[in-house]
Amino acid sequence: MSISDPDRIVIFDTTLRDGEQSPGATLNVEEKLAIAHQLALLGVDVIEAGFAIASPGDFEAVRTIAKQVGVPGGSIICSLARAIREDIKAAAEALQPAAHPRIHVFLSTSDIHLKYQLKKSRDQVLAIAEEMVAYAKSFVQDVEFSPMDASRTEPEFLYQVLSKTIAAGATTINVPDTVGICTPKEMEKLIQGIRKNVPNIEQVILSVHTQNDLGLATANALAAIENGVRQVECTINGIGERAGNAALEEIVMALQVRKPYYNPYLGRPTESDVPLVNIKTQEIYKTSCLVSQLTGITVQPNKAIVGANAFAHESGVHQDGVIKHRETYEIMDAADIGLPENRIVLGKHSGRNAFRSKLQELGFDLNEADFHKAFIRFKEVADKKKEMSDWDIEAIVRDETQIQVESGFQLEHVQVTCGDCTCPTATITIVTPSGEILTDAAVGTGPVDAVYKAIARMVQISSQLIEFSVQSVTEGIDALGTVTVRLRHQDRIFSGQSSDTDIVVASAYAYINAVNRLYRYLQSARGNECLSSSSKASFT
Ligand SMILES: CC(=O)SCCNC(=O)CCNC(=O)[C@H](O)C(C)(C)COP(=O)(O)OP(=O)(O)OC[C@H]1O[C@@H](n2cnc3c(N)ncnc32)[C@H](O)[C@@H]1OP(=O)(O)O
Ligand SMILES: CC(C)C(=O)C(=O)O
Ligand SMILES: [Mg+2]
Repeated sequence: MSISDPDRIVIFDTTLRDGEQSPGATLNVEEKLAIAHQLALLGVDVIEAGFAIASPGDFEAVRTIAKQVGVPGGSIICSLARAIREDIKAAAEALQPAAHPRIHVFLSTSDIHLKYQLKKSRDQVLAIAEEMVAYAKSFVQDVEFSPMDASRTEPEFLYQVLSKTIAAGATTINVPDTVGICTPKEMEKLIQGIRKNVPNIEQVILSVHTQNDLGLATANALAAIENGVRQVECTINGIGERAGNAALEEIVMALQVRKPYYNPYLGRPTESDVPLVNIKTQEIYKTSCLVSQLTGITVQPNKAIVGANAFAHESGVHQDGVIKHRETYEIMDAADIGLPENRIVLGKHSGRNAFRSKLQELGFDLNEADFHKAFIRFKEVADKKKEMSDWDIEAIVRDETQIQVESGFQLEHVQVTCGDCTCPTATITIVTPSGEILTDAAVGTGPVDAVYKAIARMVQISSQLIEFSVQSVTEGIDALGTVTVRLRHQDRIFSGQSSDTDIVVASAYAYINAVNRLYRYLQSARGNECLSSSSKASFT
């Protein structure tokens, strides 16, 4: 498809120009070149590589991209220029190596800009616009003109400027909603007004450039398409001046997902299969990551299409639906934007079906009783943790399905006080094998030591703590910690393990597990009577 084909939408990417105007996003020549190569792979029609007059670095970036990315048959390479001869000359020079160069001349047309910024009359602006478009045309065939702040420009004056700049040689007329003030209905009116009142408008490609100050940039770009616009200006991840620009990925995926809806606006039958854009959507995610990494502007998790949560499902009802049939809650396939797969995020809102499916994926084959125990525990832990990783799940399953001592001590409550100006104290309640409820408190060198002293005093089984270790099995501050305890009794070793987000609690359970193994051994070795008379607590 050629760019002059009115049957499709031209994607003009301005990540390297308007996108770079995001505070703090400055890119060097190598970084811009890397992004430009990726944009070419993505298949954008026009790469606005920079603003050549802005700095020697930007001049160099435009020139390098023109040379290395602007190959015959490849993307058009564009530079921005004010309606000033020096700007246009610099743009032309920088673009000189490009096979398909475009100069993008802009000049404000709204009264507020004319009065306060340019300090020029409408007649002066009209004359400058015409003259500078003609000047740009003396360097390149492909000239784009933007009446800056078009959406706040008096319509009759806007029509006049556009008519004159087309006559002067502009090949694309871009209508900027520079301050992002338009609503989609107003955008519709603006475009319809231009198409009706600019007599030569059909000679050029009509374009929009929508800023996102009210969060309406994508909606406005799509409204413009519905009204005959055939080029949209956008950026990867929606970055750009102030609140940014329309996001390329949102426009492209809206056109793809809602193709039957948009087809008639491009004069095609609803069911037409011909692509509406030239974009290889499978490159979207990779491009988004590269831009985020090089500009340092992170993508918000709930960002449409490329946010970390865009293909993640957290709640049980949704997870159940997606597991049964993906399209119950997904309007596009993660693979379409280059993501390997969607994500089922296990958390407090997950249900049994999602949990079972995760266990199968992790290779666990639990019987119903173990599954039930593991699920109950999963919910308890999920209440404390934001997200449950595979490691969390594995730790829970190991913990809940380990061979439990049937008769033994049960831990009821663990409470500790500690800090830099208090003596670490633990208050513990346990239930003994005979059903007696005991509570005791102890102080120790730290909270775990205090917990172990209190438990040892109540269980009254002599043993020596020979190993205590804590391992963070998952990542992050809310990670699950697994505590392993080994106790020596005479010449035998008894171990216990437990995992929890609270390592003091995990320590208490791990200790009780080890004690119960020892208790069961003593029970079978000596019989119950012998056990109760001979055991005496000793804790090291
Ligand atoms: C909506 C947009 O995104 S527009 C693009 C904005 N992008 C940028 O500005 C990024 C790069 N900019 C720059 O590096 C600098 O601003 C430069 C090199 C372009 C100009 O720098 P300076 O010459 O120091 O001018 P400065 O930025 O202070 O002021 C802008 C001048 O350009 C004039 N101007 C603004 N837009 C235009 C235009 N489209 N055509 C002609 N003149 C313009 C202003 O009236 C002002 O002129 P004045 O100095 O006579 O008052
Ligand atoms: C240069 C123009 C197109 C621009 O970025 C704007 O008006 O927002
Ligand atoms: Mg802009």
